[in-house]
Amino acid sequence: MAQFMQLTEQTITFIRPDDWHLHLRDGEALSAVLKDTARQFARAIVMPNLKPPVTTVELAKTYRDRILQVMKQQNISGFEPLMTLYLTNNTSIEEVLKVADSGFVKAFKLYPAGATTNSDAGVTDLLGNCSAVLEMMQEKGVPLLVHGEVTDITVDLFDREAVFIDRVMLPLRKRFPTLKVVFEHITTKHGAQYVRDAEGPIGATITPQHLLYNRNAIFQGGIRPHYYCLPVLKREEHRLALVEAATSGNKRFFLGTDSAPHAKGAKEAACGCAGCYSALHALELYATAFEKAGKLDQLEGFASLNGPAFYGLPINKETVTLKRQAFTIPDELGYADGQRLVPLAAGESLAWSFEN
Ligand SMILES: NC(=O)N[C@@H](CC(=O)O)C(=O)O
Ligand SMILES: [Zn+2]
Ligand SMILES: [Zn+2]
Repeated sequence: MAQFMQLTEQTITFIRPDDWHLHLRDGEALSAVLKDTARQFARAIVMPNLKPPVTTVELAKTYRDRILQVMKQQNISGFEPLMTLYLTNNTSIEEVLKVADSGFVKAFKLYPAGATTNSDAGVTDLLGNCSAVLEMMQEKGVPLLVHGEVTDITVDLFDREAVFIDRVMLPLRKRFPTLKVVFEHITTKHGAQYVRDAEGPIGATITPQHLLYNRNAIFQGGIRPHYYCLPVLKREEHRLALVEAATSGNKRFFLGTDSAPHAKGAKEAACGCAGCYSALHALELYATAFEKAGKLDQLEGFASLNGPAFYGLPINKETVTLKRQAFTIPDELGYADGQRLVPLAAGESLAWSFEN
């Protein structure tokens, strides 16, 4: 499976990875976080849940230009943002054709209305409102990226992914069997099993927090908002199923950090925002999870090969190296408007350090 990977006691060298699920935000926040992702990853699928959301190729182009502008200002090179459009009840077939022609917009993102951060403009009834658009996406080979949780408030928060499979994923994929679908940030054994066993073109991203932690992490000695993201961390049996999936060598599973920065004050609040910031140390976190599972040899496939294969893109040419050297995660980082940003697992020490 590995194409290049070189593993020694002290180093891991492998093809430069890509992040297939990332929130870069905009404005000063974008300026604060972009360098972290660009340091480790060659490309990233940039999520469109800005305010207002990125719903057209034209808006994606101007957002991409702002990202490229920050790269220029900060002397960042060797990073390519891959854009996505936010699917709404009003997305037109023409927009799908524009995406297919654009070259730089790679997918549509489905946010069930109200499911997560900035998802108010999301879809209320996928097959009822978007069938013609989905038909054209299937025909043109444009992938649908899915935040897979139902928003029905009568469904327990911890069950919303499993229920989404039955209520949305199965009917969607039955109706559009050759539509490329990515089940984003899976968090349960149900999600992992579904993606492993389903027919047709499907993949899934897995975040570092869902590989490293179970839901106890949110309540360890008190409430810990920096471990709160959506879909929320689940029981240990689910974490184990995700580790098994990510390290199995199955090409359907690939790296997507879902790094989702929110200012410290917006997380440490009476109604705190969902999202973990992992762009700073994503590879160190993933290496820790893979090493704990005794599967470091599977890291390259998950991080660097399976995603490009799914998206039909070339694998990267350069390599990256992690060194066995303790890395203490900073307590805080700078963020927008003089605010602070608390990274995932702040203050903890990891065994691996990113080199270049
Ligand atoms: N994952 C999160 O908890 N938050 C993401 C949105 C998302 O990916 O659902 C965000 O944009 O903050
Ligand atoms: Zn999401
Ligand atoms: Zn996300």
